[in-house]
Amino acid sequence: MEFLQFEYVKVLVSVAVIGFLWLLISLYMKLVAKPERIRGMLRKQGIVGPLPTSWLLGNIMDMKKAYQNSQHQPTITSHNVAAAIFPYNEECRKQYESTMIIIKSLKSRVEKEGGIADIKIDDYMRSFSGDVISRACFGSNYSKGEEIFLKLTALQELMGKIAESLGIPGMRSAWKLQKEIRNLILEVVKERKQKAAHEKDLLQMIIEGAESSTFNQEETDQFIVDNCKNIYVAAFEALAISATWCLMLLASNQEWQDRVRAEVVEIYGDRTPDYEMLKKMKLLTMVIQETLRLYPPATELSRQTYKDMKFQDINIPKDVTIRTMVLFMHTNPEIWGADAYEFNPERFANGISSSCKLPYVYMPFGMGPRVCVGQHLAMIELKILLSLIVSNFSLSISPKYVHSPTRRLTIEPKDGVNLLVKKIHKVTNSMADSMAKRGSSMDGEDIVWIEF
Ligand code: HEM
Repeated sequence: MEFLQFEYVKVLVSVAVIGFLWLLISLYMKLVAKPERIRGMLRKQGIVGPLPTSWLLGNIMDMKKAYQNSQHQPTITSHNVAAAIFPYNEECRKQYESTMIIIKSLKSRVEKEGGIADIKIDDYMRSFSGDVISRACFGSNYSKGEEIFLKLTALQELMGKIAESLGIPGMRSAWKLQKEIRNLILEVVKERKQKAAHEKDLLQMIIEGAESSTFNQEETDQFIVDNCKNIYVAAFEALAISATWCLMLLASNQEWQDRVRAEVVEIYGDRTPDYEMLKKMKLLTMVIQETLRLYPPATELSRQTYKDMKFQDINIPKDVTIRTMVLFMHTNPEIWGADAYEFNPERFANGISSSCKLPYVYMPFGMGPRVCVGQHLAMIELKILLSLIVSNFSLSISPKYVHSPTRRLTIEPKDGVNLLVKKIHKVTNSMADSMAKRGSSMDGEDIVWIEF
């Protein structure tokens, strides 16, 4: 009997130990291993997210704290309910917005340097534009997209150097880079084809375009690689350079900087920008249009005749390249008036059609069947980026800046654009209004700032 009892207890203890171990393993699998596996999968696709602050509770306590803080608003200042109810998610959402990454990184740099920093802004603009187009082009695979864009930037720089020195020395590295870029692009394509083709990004459209053609495998690969590279030049470089020139012009024209800032404060208030708000940005649109007039990234557009052609009275034989000199047309005083070389966004106050004698010569995005397919995306990107920058910082030209536009793939500042970037303080809409009316340069403390 005693023996049976002992055996009974032994079985019970064994079951309890096994049960306890099973519980521990299940908890470990559920709370640690599985979330880590999921995080790993997402991380591989470039989705990093906030780091968990507790191994057991993840970010739950942070979420709770953010929620409690958001509940202590003394008065109704806004109807942004989503942000009040899900403050933590709102924070995360903002982190993922390419623009906010740039704003935060500029802010921390400015703070680190005591409130004003001398910053070469080109790389910030490239990083923004690369991030946006990587997402648009490569969808969930955008981290690989960024790798491709970085290699393409290196290739572009190398080709520039080779062209300058007319030499062979860099050719081997250029060839190696070309090969690496091709392999990276084709690797992404292979991964995409293995998965269900549910993505609706630019890469998917290019793949579908290639597959619906009569190309053989080699031609299909070449078509995809060439188009991805084309998007790099068209979307990545052109956008970054346009943003850089816009900021340079705003920094050297304080009056326009003030006016644009006042417009942003009036339209955004304390809300997150949306499409409707962006459409109302009249002054900012005029500034962008004027920047693209003076510094069109594509300074010339070329077409090649593929057969003998007649253009009005002129016979043009096959294989002739016709170059349309955009920059000359954009700055011809006979077309634009005596202030053709000056920065005067006011000329676009009544739209492009009233901006000059021959408005159809204004073609920063090209014209006709090959017009830029990304022009609306580009305008939206520029508006979001510039509006958030001018509403967070005051900009002026750094003594380091040397004005030396140069021709590479686009029209670029030879040694980049250095700006003095200063954090600005919060003021109300009415103060912004009066400052805009005053049209004065804003210095020191009396500057507009809206917090996003
Ligand atoms: C401010 C920024 C931009 C400027 C100034 C610009 C300008 C241009 C110009 C001048 C062309 C050539 C048109 C022609 O040959 O007639 C072009 C083509 C193109 N752009 Fe843009 N672009 C910009 C941004 C973008 C963006 C963000 C995208 C993203 C999708 C994009 C995609 C393209 C593509 C795919 C083409 C080739 C179209 C074709 O050959 O049919 N561009 N762009």
